[in-house]
Amino acid sequence: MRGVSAAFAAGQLSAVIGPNGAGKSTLLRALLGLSRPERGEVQLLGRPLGTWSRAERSRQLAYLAQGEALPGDMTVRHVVALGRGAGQWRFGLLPRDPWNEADEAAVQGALDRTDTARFAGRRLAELSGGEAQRVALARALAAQPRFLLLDEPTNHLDLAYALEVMRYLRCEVAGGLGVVAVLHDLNLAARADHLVLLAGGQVLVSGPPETVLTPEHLQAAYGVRTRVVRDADRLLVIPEDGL
Ligand SMILES: Nc1ncnc2c1ncn2[C@@H]1O[C@H](COP(=O)(O)OP(=O)(O)OP(=O)(O)O)[C@@H](O)[C@H]1O
Repeated sequence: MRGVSAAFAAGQLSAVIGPNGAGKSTLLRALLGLSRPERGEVQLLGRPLGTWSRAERSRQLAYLAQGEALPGDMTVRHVVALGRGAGQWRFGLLPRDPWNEADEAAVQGALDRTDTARFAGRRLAELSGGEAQRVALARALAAQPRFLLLDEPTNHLDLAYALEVMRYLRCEVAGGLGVVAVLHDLNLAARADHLVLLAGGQVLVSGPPETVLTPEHLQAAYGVRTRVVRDADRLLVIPEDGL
């Protein structure tokens, strides 16, 4: 990636879009501090990311990776509770000890807001892909981060589940969370507040959907002719591919 400049605000739903290999996941990883840029700097709340301790950083930033494998033999409630342990579950550790009422409330809140409470006692392996994705979202929300970064959260989800995930994210954004989601579906991305269109490791354009989703920009990024139409209050991207 070269010369990338982008800003993401709390209380906003931002989407990073662009063709395969454009650098979307790389940007997300840099924002999370999982990879360090050779040049330039990532700042979190005006402070260089490198000056935040790991623990401080993980209280601010939660990450939902692409196709993350969650432990299938655990119950949904347990998996969500691990969200309070700042990622320790990866190493097979139990959630943070001592467990307190604030932890319990955060877990219950995340279960309720993702509509996963009703199967909280089931094992993850017994869920559909869409349900499991909602549990993954609940685990990230249980950490009560300021920003949630998601890599293709609607991948493999059917239309209803994809819209549902977007609806949950919308609710969290209304509550002040900053969401940065890598999305491939441009018609879902059209529902974001802010878009960053990457191509070839650079920001082609960023701004509100009306500014970014134009046939010219999409042709330049994807090499595909499109028609962009307004339907009620949202934009629709229609590929003009002759199929
Ligand atoms: N660890 C790495 N080392 C070297 N090159 C990498 C590494 N990870 C990714 N790349 C390369 O960087 C480019 C951007 O990859 P990235 O995964 O960020 O793209 P993306 O936009 O998320 O793509 P996709 O939509 O296919 O997931 C690609 O050309 C990829 O091959």
